[in-house]
Amino acid sequence: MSNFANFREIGRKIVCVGRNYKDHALELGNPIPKKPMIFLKSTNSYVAEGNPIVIPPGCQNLHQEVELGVVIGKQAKNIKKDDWKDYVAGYTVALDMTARDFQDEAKKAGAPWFLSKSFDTSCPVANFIDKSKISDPHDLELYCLINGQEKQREKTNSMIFDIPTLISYVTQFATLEPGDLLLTGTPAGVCRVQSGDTIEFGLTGIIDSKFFVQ
Ligand SMILES: CC(=O)CC(=O)C(=O)O
Ligand SMILES: [Mg+2]
Repeated sequence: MSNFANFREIGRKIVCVGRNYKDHALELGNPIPKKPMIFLKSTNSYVAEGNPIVIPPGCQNLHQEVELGVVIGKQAKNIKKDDWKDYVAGYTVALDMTARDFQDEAKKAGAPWFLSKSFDTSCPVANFIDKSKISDPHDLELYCLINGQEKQREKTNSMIFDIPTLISYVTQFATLEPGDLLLTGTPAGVCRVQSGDTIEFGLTGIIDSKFFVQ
């Protein structure tokens, strides 16, 4: 398995889970899902620390969504829940940046979320953390501050669908490849970010990351 020292190896494809924290589903007036809700961000959405987040043209309501990322280490197809750990190389933390106004418009029209979720720089990703450094990924704390003000803080054990369920579910439909990033959904506290804002986020006591909105 690669150690993914080079960030470009991560995020080969970015598979995202939506509405995986009850309080976040409720804060946006969305139903609690009965099965995982999956969408994709393209590779061009990936951005590493030191590079800005660029607001897509016409967007008036860009939101941050801090999420635990699972980095896949081995090709995975039809994986049984009990075997999930064999397919994980490690973890990271990322922002699923969302043009909420574009998404609201798409939801009303029954149209795809591509422009709201997959514009360039819509996936700021922190460094890779080898799985040996994290004994239980369901016992981590996500946090996110905007301009020093806390907006999101939640334990990963609040996920509706845990990581074994997500890997097992997704790989029934689509093969996961080494370097693919599985974003596991955001907790409550998403809000509008604007040009000039600083977004600090991470996993408490494990990793911190900082990005600027251009
Ligand atoms: C409503 C959303 O944008 C779903 C999503 O991405 C999430 O993390 O939840
Ligand atoms: Mg999200």
